[in-house]
Amino acid sequence: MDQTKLKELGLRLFEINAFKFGDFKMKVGINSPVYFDLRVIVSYPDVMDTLTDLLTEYIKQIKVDTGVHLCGVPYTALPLATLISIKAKQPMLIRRKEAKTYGTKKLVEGKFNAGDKCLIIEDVVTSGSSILDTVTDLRSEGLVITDAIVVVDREQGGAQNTEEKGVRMHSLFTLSYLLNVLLEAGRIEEKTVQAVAKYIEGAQIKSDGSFMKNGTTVVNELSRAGMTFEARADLAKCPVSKELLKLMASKKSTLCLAADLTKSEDILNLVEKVGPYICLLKTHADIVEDFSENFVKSLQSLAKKHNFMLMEDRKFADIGNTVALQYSSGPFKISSWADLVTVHSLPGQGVLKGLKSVLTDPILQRGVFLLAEMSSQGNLANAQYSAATMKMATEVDSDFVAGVVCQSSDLVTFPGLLQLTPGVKLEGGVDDLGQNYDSPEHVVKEKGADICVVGRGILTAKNQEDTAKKYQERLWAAYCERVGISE
Ligand SMILES: O=c1ccn([C@@H]2O[C@H](COP(=O)(O)O)[C@@H](O)[C@H]2O)c(=O)[nH]1
Repeated sequence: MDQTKLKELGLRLFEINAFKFGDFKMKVGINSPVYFDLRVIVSYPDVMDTLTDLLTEYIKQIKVDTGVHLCGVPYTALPLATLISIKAKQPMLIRRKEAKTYGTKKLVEGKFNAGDKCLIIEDVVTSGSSILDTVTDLRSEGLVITDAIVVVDREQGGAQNTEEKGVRMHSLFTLSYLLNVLLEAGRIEEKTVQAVAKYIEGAQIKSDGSFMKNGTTVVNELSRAGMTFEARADLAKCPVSKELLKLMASKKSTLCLAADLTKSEDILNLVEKVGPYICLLKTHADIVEDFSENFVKSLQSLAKKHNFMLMEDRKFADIGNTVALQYSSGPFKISSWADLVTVHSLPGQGVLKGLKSVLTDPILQRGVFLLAEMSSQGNLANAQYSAATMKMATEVDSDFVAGVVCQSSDLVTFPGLLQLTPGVKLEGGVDDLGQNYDSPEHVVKEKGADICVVGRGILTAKNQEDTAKKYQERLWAAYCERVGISE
């Protein structure tokens, strides 16, 4: 087996988010720090090609008796079995998930005779129950099953469970092998490997879904809200979120100032005062009456002096071509100075592609925050819209998405993504135009915010500097309490 090719494929699977770290609810009811989603590979013909090449070679190499037929476990392994069948010139069978209720009422499609041997193909194995479901149906038709080829064995008991039912499992990758590949390539840290290993050791599962060891309690140490910013920086895929997470940890600040003032001088004076307490300065360039290149330069030098990042809250929401122009051109030339921008997910993936298309200078590292929810009363972002936004944030262009603007603690599960939450005021409440506010503690501990946006809570304060300091301290204390560290 070509180990270089195997390792390259492992890295590519990580790159396309076919496997990821975070907090994922599993079929057996527990939360896992690692998740494989091989359904995405159908969108990457290069991955499909390499994977089926390697699987075909692996089948030859392990000298398993392949029998007459191949059968993929529905659904993810179906295209894999199809491609292997073509490469290996071995006929295929399809097992239906549900028997047809009309016509032939068949469970297994394809030509076969009772007594024929069939090799099972599966994508990811946890307990092995999906393989065994397929085996039961094939055996009920008289087919003989002794072996299964799988892409990834999560090492949670699948091999033992299938062996007990007379099926030997052969895996191209084990979870440990993949973790090692990522570690060697510097994509993850040793502590991530340890957190996953600890989980796997505790979460050994029988084929009926129960734990092998009685009284098992499984702890997921890679749950976003319980992790420190330093640990999360190791997992971030977007370079800007990596930097921002480190900045927040070193500066002990999760405060974003919404500088919603209309004169550049007022903004600069305010930022000079509150700069030491913020990790991010959020602007609305189109409300600044005297916006100029000099204003941008002054903002940039303040950002350098006080160590914070700049985010233009432009909320891009148009087709790719238009947002590309809005980002790079016009009076604001946002892409030349804003480390981050906000983007509505409404137009679909094209909005990210359009923004990314203007970033020709590799030195300028840029990122976006996607809006999944809003803080205003009666906003139209429902659960389906928010879930689709999260899919957009994590599936493609994940090197460009630094975080998500939202109000709920359960949306952002990937620890490398930041949750930015507006609607924060010391005293909570609602404004005359329907803006909802919660206290700093509530927003961090109940709503799961990493970065909290405060505008008028500071802008209208008598002493803006002291107030910004108060927000920074209360937000930081709430974060420390959330992750269980001392301030
Ligand atoms: O859902 C959202 C998204 C963005 N914002 C922006 O945050 C600030 C909040 O200002 P306050 O004065 O603290 O209300 C403002 O710039 C909004 O454009 C938001 O409020 N809600």
